[in-house]
Amino acid sequence: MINCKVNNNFTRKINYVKATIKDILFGFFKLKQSLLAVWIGILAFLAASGLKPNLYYLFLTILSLTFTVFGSTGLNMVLDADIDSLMPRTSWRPIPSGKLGRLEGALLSLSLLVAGLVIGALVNEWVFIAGLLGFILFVPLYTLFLKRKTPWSTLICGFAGGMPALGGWTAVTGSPGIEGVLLLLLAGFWSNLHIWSLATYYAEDYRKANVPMLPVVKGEKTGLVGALTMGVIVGILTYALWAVGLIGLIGFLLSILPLLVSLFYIVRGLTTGDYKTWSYKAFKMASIYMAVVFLALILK
Ligand code: HEM
Ligand SMILES: CC(C)=CCC/C(C)=C/CC/C(C)=C/COP(=O)(O)OP(=O)(O)O
Repeated sequence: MINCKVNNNFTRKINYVKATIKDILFGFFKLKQSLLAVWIGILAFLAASGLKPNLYYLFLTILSLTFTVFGSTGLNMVLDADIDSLMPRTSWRPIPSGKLGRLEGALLSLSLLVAGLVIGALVNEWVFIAGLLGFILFVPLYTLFLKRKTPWSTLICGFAGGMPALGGWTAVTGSPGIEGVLLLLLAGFWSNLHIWSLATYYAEDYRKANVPMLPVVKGEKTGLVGALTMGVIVGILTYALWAVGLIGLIGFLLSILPLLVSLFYIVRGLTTGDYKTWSYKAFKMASIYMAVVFLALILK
């Protein structure tokens, strides 16, 4: 009987620890978002090395990107806990739900960030600069300042999302060049297609938390028009990747397809007035585009 109780307590504790780790990975470090950011950095590295990577530097670059992105994301969570506690989409996250303290979260994230930047500097100065710029755009500029003030916050800070690509590329080449800049621009403009379609879907949430995202301040229709504009720019940049030879014809066709579908969904939203349904579909399709276009870099 006593044995049974001890076993039950043990199982309950193990399950609690498992759930907490899962919440920290998905809710504090935004695993899906962070892994996509690291993924595009890895693919940029592989493409720049012509698929003949120096494994030691690849390993260091992956560590640097992972730690820098996770550390910056964690600091964003620490600073945004008040906003997150007001939105149904985010109130379950570890800090608002009380599973992780702000101080613990801050110390863990800061350690990761510093480790990521130091490892980046071991690769070369550009990996360090890309990581540092990613952090500055994401945490002090976006999270602390612009996110609460202006609907245009994501226009500048979306470029944080391009920094892992720049880091991965320059880890091999030692300087950005036209290709590195194109990858940075692509991810930067894509971030706005991504967030303006998502924020149109979650407009009610953002309204509750008083976050001035574009669809909240200017209305859902403008949110989708903004996403459409960004999507067209992303299309032009995808063509530019093909024109400079970064991707081949097959890669161009494979990646332009999900982008066109995403834009079609946005147009459907605008013409039917059912912004919510179509903006979410557009958001999902835009994520597929992002994963595929970077895969296309190594498909040549
Ligand atoms: C201005 C920049 C960005 C903003 C404001 C933004 C915002 C968001 C938000 C609010 C979510 C929903 C999170 C949730 O599930 O609660 C999200 C999800 C996501 N983000 Fe971003 N993001 C940005 C840039 C990026 C970048 C640069 C990447 C990757 C390269 C990225 C990849 C993702 C992925 C993969 C998801 C999960 C999608 C899903 O659940 O299907 N985001 N983003
Ligand atoms: C090198 C480096 C540090 C790169 C960063 C790459 C990256 C993942 C950028 C995302 C930037 C961003 C503004 C996310 C949204 O936060 P949010 O607070 O609007 O999202 P939320 O509402 O879900 O909390």
